[in-house]
Amino acid sequence: MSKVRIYELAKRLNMSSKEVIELINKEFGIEVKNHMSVIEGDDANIILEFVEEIQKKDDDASSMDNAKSSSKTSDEEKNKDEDFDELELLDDDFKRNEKIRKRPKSEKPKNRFIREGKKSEECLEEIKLVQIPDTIKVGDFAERIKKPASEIIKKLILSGVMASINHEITFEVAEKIAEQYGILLEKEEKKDKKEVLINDFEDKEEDLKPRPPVVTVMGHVDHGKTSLLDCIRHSRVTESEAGGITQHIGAYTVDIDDNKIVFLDTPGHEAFTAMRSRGAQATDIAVLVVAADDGVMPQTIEAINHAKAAKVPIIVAINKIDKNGANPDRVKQELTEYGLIPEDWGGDTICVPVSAKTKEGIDNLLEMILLVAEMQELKANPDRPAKGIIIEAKLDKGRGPVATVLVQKGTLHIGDAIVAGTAYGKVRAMIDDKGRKVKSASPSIPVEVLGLSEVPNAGDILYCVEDDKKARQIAEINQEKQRVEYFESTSKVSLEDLYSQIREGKVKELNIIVKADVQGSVEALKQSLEKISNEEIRVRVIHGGVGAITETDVSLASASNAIIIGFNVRPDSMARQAAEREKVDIKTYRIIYEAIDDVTAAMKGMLEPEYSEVITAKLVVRATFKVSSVGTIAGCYVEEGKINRNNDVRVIRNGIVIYEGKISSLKRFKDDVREVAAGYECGITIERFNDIKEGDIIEGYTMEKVERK
Ligand SMILES: Nc1nc2c(ncn2[C@@H]2O[C@H](COP(=O)(O)OP(=O)(O)OP(=O)(O)O)[C@@H](O)[C@H]2O)c(=O)[nH]1
Repeated sequence: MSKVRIYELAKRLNMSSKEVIELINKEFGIEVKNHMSVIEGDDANIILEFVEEIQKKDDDASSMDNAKSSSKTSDEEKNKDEDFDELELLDDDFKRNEKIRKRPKSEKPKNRFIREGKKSEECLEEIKLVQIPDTIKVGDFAERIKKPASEIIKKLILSGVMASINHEITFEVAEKIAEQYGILLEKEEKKDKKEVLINDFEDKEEDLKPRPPVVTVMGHVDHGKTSLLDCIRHSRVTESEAGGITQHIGAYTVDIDDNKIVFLDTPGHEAFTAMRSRGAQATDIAVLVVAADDGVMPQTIEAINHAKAAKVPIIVAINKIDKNGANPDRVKQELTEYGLIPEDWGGDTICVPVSAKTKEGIDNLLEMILLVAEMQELKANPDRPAKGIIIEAKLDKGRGPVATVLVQKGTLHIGDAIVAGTAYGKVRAMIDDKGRKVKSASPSIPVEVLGLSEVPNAGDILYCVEDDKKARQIAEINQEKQRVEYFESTSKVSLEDLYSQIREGKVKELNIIVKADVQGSVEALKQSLEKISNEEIRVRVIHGGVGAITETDVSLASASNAIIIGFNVRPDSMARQAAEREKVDIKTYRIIYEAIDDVTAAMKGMLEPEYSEVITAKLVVRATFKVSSVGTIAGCYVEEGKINRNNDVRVIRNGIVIYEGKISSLKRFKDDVREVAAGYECGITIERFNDIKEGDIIEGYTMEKVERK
């Protein structure tokens, strides 16, 4: 074991014992009594290494004395060997550093408080806590722990790390040095690299200025959305601009006296779902178009639920009031069933009777939009780097990637370095909704932007950053993130892992979309499901409707982190693909209480069924043949997958399941076959089922065991 006496050190350093005692107290925090005191173990090792380092430096400093010192060194070496024969000295720096590096953790020199045997409570008072990042420059580290950099460098050298003031050291290395000062280090919370590059700061209240409202028009098919938008657009465009109005950029601005309103021209639900699933919100106000002669219809309800889920105020435009059968009061009455109580009936929903045909009520509708906008106090800071949202984007043959951007904060200028998702570049040109080239775009103003490296996605956030290099770096980070998200499952809720998500505090509300074959079942499911809320989790049916599960249902589920429960209905292929892509959990049932039981069990982490259905094939019935001995044969075309003789099958008509059972025969021409792949025709008969019709869909499936999380 290493051992050294104070007077021996004094001799080597050519110092007095008193000076040595002071030095080792200051440098290493070791207190010794007098020149006869002995230092042992790791402490001795460290001090000897320190002494050697000082001697080496002294040697280097005086090149004149080189010859002399080398002869002296050999003499001293001899003396040293005699003086320190008990010490395990190593021959050269390399070996010494190796030894330090390899020293097991348990042997590391303890900090001075522990070494001196102070009680832990006393230590706590003296120990300082300093935060540093994963890696830090020596100079910055010295500054943070308020010690001279030269001292840190010396200590680093002693612990085998050759570093200058600008070298980066790891947290672990810094921790060892800090320990010697009785300082505890803590890792600084990591800031997302992207956040650092983007610098999306909160604006000060005094920098905010009013901005125009952004409106989305939604409603049931044929209720007049397009007519209403066209009517507003044409009636508000001046003659000089008339040539430009054919320009379609996905959004446009209308001027009302000194005010502007921006209308999004994308399909209403997309404006909500696609964008909201990316955490972005483009719309401030939803205008719900309801035809006065038709009333509230399934897509009207869907639109209400979308707007409600996005917490966007709704203005109802009761359209087609010029028509004979128009009955605005009936519309109002129906709206109350969905929580929209008209103002004139004591509620707070503004309802405006309009006609897109005669233009009656249009000015009133625009005024109401401005009124609601005013109440919302829509504001943004125009004097900061721009942040916007991609409304739509396409690849134009002549112009390359073209993106319609709705600026949300700041002002976008020609020449700005920008990034949106994985696309980046410089704003080469900007064109407004009237087809005019513009140099800048302020908050709420939609513009077409040219100059991006690729076509971004609708809903991607566009940031203006310092320079092209940063824009590219962020795009690369986004690309990596996209890749990781693709491979890792997202945190979307599913019945299977609901319990663990509740436990981890990730889910406080279970959002459900209910689709069923008849309205009665939708209501029954809705009520029963909402009743099973408990203290930990609230069950909320955010949308219910009749008919097959569609892609729109999946996008709403994805945007609202909901699961979809289908009762006697199935997802169509587009919905299934979307659900797979967006990782939305769809569960289908044929018995109501099974759905309730499953959700109840999932909430308690006791989900019973350990089998999950895997769809193997989708067949379309192209013709039917009645054969008295076997019943009805369905002549089918396999559209997707592969149908196997042993698969279970279900017959679907207009999105509704009408029968589930087994295949009794599967033939190609006259031969019995085991399976038929996509792209081929086949003949199928189903056990105990003859009511098959042309146009029906036959779905093949198997039940596979799933691992519970
Ligand atoms: N009489 C009358 N007809 C209208 C009015 N508004 C729209 N229509 C007619 O209703 C039909 C449907 O109008 P659209 O504007 O295409 O309806 P939409 O909601 O955009 O329909 P989709 O785009 O298919 O969802 C058209 O024939 C219009 O001419 C109105 O105020 N009065």
